[in-house]
Amino acid sequence: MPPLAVFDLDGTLVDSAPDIHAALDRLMARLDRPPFARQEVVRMIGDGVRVLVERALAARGLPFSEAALAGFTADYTARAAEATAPFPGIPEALTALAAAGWRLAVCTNKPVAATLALLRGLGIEGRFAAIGGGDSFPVRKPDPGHLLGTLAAAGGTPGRAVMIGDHRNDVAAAAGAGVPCIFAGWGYGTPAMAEGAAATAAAPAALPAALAGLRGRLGDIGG
Ligand SMILES: O=C(O)COP(=O)(O)O
Ligand SMILES: [Mg+2]
Repeated sequence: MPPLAVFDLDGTLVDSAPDIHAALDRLMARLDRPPFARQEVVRMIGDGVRVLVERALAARGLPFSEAALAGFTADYTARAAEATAPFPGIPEALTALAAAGWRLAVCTNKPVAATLALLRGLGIEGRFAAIGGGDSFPVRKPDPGHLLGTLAAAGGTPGRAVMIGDHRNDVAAAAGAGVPCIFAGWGYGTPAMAEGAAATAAAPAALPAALAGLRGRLGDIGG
């Protein structure tokens, strides 16, 4: 069975902040509120769409509403791949990992419909053996059940997997599942969020070597 590299999506595989930002600003425009700065939006990402919309509404003095959440989700899902692209070096890193024998999967708190729309829009959906979205399982990151469910769907096991993510939720889910985590230093997180990770990769180009370095620690994986 090949080892499995499980990737977070927002801030790890793709720079999705521009489309999340644009959709939040369209929501704010519908609610007669001013737009956000990119850094404000980046700080709101990582706990799924409900929490994202809660934070955005709260930042503008508005109470949470299911209608705002539904409106944001439909709009974002339809336009998730307009300004979003893989981080530089990600396509090459995925190709190198696959060539080195890694199977690839995605474990993201983004709802699965928007995740599939985005990955299809970018033409990279076919690279992943499984895609676990924020609503694919009863729990989501930081609950390890989200990672364990994604692992199982990809035909992997915790003893033969590595998680790569940019948020404390990724590190926590990996720790709970008994999976080593590489912190994506190019993403939306802060350096403090890397606490508990096995290593930090400064750029996607560092991933093949970082994962190769962990491979010897993974269960019964051969060369
Ligand atoms: O949807 C989010 O808030 C974050 O998504 P991620 O888990 O891919 O970083
Ligand atoms: Mg992320």
